[in-house]
Amino acid sequence: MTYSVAVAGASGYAGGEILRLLAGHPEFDVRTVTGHSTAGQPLIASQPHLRSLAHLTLQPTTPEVLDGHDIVFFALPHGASGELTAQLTNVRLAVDCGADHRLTSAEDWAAFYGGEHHKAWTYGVPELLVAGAGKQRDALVGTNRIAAPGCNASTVALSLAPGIAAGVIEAGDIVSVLAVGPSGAGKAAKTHLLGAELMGTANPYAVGGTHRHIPEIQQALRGAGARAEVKLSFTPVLVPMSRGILATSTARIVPGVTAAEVRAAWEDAYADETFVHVLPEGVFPRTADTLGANTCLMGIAIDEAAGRVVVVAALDNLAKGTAGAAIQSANIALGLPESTGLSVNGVAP
Ligand SMILES: NC(=O)C1=CN([C@@H]2O[C@H](COP(=O)(O)OP(=O)(O)OC[C@H]3O[C@@H](n4cnc5c(N)ncnc54)[C@H](OP(=O)(O)O)[C@@H]3O)[C@@H](O)[C@H]2O)C=CC1
Ligand SMILES: CC(=O)N[C@@H](CCC(=O)OP(=O)(O)O)C(=O)O
Repeated sequence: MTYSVAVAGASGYAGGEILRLLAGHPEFDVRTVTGHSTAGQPLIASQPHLRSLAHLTLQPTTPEVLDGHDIVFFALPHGASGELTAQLTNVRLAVDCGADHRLTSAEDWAAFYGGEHHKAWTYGVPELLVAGAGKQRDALVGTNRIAAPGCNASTVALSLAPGIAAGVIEAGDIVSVLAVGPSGAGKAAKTHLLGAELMGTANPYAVGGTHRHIPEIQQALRGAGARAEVKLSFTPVLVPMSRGILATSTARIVPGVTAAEVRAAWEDAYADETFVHVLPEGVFPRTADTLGANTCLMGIAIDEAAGRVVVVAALDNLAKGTAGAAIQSANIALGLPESTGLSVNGVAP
């Protein structure tokens, strides 16, 4: 069966990556693309790398344009999709790459985003462990509304869920520091992201517990079975690479748990996964190895002296971090093979 697809926000980075991946998807046929300030222009003016879609023109992002497609992917700024998706009456599957439908807590939404809180949709991280319910992919089967994850949030949640679920690390003392590429901030780049200020330097931002992905990670780790309040110190650092996230997360190991038990928690959690891999002992990932791929690579070390596990995870924020997660989750929702249209291979060098 072929599904008709619309991509809203197709002129942006996330929308462009959805389109790039969908070009290799045999069951999803992109019929409509929309923009905001670029509506009326050829898609290729915004996405010159997408030559196979040169025939498409950006339509305005309205319910009338989007309704009636089997699947709509939303890649709009926060706050734009909540209202719009509520007006759709005839869309079998909506996948939101923005944050509008990620958080179950209205208090968290008010504290970190503000504006109207919308109902949470099924979270689009299939490999995430869920206490008493296997993995998040089980919840995705048959759903018609998917909230794709924040890219930093899914990297950190995938990094820590195995230890939380197995009860081998403490939820109350987690520290995550991330090197992130500026494409995560979108095409509407802020002045501090411009080349002259980004090249040759590392820029910390949202320091001190203010980043919007903190409640999303806490929600995911509670779902994985955290036995205590999830306390997370989270610090992202912009570095001069266009794509990629390298997240280093550490957590205190529960007293009495052995190094072998800690490592086994991660290896068992992801042993059967196609897109999340635990690397051999002593090997740690590089962002470069995940570029363009729907792959999250993870290296685990036990810091015996500090009594902590160290998890280093890499993924491409636009691929596995957003567009790949959205498509993988859509495949599951529709009963297609999970990896349809997605590759584990990156682009190198
Ligand atoms: N970049 C990333 O790595 C990730 C992004 N996301 C999320 O995906 C969404 C899109 O992000 P990204 O692609 O990076 O952002 P971009 O700034 O690159 O693209 C934004 C898109 O939304 C359109 N747009 C802008 N304002 C409005 C509006 N008021 N109403 C409707 N459409 C509008 C833009 O259209 P036009 O260009 O025509 O003005 C453009 O198509 C965001 O919610 C983001 O948080 C999630 C995970 C990772
Ligand atoms: C470099 C940069 O700014 N990155 C973004 C990642 C955004 C993302 O993952 O998406 P959502 O905004 O949809 O949550 C950030 O840290 O907020």
